[in-house]
Amino acid sequence: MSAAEGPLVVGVDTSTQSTKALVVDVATGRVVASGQAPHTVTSGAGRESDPRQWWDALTEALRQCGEAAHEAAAVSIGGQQHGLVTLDEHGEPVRPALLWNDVRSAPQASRLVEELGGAKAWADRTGSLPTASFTVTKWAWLAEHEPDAVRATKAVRLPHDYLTERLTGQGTTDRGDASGTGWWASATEAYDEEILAHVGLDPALLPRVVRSGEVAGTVRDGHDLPFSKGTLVACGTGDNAAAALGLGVRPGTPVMSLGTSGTVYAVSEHRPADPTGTVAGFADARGDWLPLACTLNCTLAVDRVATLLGLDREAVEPGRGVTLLPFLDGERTPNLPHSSGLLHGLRHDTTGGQLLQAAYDGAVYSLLAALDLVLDEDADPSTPLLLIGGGARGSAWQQTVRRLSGRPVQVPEAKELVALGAAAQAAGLLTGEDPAAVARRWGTAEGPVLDAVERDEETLSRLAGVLSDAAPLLERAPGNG
Ligand SMILES: Nc1ncnc2c1ncn2[C@@H]1O[C@H](COP(=O)(O)OP(=O)(O)O)[C@@H](O)[C@H]1O
Ligand SMILES: O=C(CO)[C@@H](O)[C@H](O)COP(=O)(O)O
Repeated sequence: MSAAEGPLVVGVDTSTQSTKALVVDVATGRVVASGQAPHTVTSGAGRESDPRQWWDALTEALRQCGEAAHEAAAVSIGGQQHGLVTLDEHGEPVRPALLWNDVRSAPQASRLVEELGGAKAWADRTGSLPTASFTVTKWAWLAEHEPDAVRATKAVRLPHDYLTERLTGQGTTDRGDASGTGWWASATEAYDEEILAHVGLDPALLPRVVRSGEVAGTVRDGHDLPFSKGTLVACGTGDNAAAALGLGVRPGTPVMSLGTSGTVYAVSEHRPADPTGTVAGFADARGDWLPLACTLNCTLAVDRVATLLGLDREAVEPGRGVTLLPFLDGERTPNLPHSSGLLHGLRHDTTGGQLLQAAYDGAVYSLLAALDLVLDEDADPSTPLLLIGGGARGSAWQQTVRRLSGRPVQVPEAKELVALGAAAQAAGLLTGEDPAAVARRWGTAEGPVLDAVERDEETLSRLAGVLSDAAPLLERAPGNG
């Protein structure tokens, strides 16, 4: 491997299933070294992870990067959004983090919407209608179910904040990830003291929101990571905002990410405020906005269906008539937190491959239903949809998105767009460039374009029909007559 041309930076993606680290050459965008280590997430009623595992995974991922990580001049961390990390006076977790896909706080979400002025008021104020994914609903759930944990909490952080703070010793966050809490007002770009007071959270427990381009801190002494003391640390951001940076997208280009979560989003200069709650009005990591729709059931749900059928994930077969809504974890888009998977249209001649294809269709449908809503009205429909995340590597995912969207689909060759976005943010600290411009200079979005095919309207309307007809079933938990 040839020597780097420019300084090196480290970009990290601490996502739901694993932490990935890249060492990147600032001059060329070449990935000089990489590492990855898994996390565990609880199953059953909730979805929780021990934040200390994220730190251990970061240590391991950086160890795999070898010598190159030692040379990094700056580092930045992107991470799964929304997770509630509660720390005691020593900075130790009071309890495991409640993750974005934990739906136990659905009753608190509905209650908060009602108590604070209704859907439109929330959208106008915070840009979003809080669902069970939002941090504010998790805090309200904790206050109700574990008041001792709330009393012991001396700092509240998001997943990427937790790791950044362990690097720098300072409690910081950024506008992108703050916008997914439900207690950050997008209208004023500040913490919303009324919402915080309503849920009994002291603003002093929250991190400082660092501006884009500002240094969050420097690496402190006394840990086992391969960074030198004084290495610059950027503010980091939520994983979707980081991927938007990593692709260098401009308004009008839609992105679909297929990972543990499915997301569809675009950068916009207009502050979103969707009172239906389909689109979350997130901020991006620069100074624009990131209207986004997110599903809870994506690659893991489809892989689970493949496993149940005893099929490889690519063993799909075309077929009409069978519909599978893969809501194995409940769902967020549409907002059906208590729902479960639903199968309709099964016949004697339905094959396993057709059932598997139906699972892909069901997972992609909800994301595509939100596609036009995240794009500005004047967006050009012939602009390719950028397909990223682990699922984007799979042919069945690519072909399903292509058929159900009717759009050209571009699959960037770069694999870890979240970590690359974090690396671009770290690079921006060194060069003074806009991180999105850094990513464009690196050519991170480049990759083959699959031409548009005719949109499969029949499948789309069948899915819409089943979703609507099955509404009463999907609104309640299985077995809860
Ligand atoms: N070649 C592939 N084809 C289809 N799916 C894949 C492939 N490789 C990985 N995946 C899926 O990608 C998922 C991980 O994606 P990733 O974006 O890394 O997730 P996250 O960031 O949520 O942890 C896994 O659940 C796996 O099902
Ligand atoms: O909740 C959201 C977005 O609002 C999710 O997209 C999380 O940010 C988790 O991301 P992955 O682990 O699937 O990348």
